[in-house]
Amino acid sequence: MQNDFLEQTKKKLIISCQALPGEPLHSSFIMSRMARAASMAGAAGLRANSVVDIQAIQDETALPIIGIAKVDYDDSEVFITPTIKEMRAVASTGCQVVACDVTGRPRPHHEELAEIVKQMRAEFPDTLLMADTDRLESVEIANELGFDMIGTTMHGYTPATEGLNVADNDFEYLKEVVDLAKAPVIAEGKIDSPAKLKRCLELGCHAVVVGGAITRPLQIARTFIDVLD
Ligand SMILES: CC(=O)N[C@H](C=O)[C@@H](O)[C@H](O)[C@H](O)COP(=O)(O)O
Repeated sequence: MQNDFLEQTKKKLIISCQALPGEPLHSSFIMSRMARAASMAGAAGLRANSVVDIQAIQDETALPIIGIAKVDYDDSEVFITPTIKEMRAVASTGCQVVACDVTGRPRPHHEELAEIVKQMRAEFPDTLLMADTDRLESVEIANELGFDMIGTTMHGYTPATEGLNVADNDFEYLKEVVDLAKAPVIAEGKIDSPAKLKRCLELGCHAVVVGGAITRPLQIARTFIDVLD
């Protein structure tokens, strides 16, 4: 497999099409139609959760995909593609990129991230690996382990970064990530306007992932409802 994900997504928009159990649009069929809309609009890539959603989307569009599998385990707070089992399952779909949590927190069953990366490189040499990081220490881990792309996905979603938003102070944190990262940076998480997308690219990001602001109608509707008395 020739993997030209980075060429295809350079300075472009990647749209995340995700709906978890409990969300109103939780359905692989609906996610595939979201992906169709994203493709028609001109997105360069997609991000999707779970093997079934990825497969449904692959049937619908030819866009390259960042695949993840969100799974909760009792013995760990890590939930984005947390173990080698999910990493293998996602990569087996043939998606171009597999993303996983890189926050320095203990993984389920005491699995070590370094071992997971080593195993993935051996079994899926053509699959790119994206680090979903939360802070600069995590970016350093991603650098050391040789991830192919570094995302800001978990910034604001871990105890260490609670309450933070990647857009704070004109993307002050993102600028530091771009300086520190040894791999292309993907801005992801709460990028909720076209102006923010443009700013992230101006600041040196390789690409931007936008999710909820495009594909989560419940979240979008609430922004309208919230301004009412
Ligand atoms: C923290 C976490 O679980 N983030 C997830 C990662 O895949 C998704 O729920 C987000 O929708 C995605 O990162 C895109 O971000 P936003 O929807 O804010 O544009």
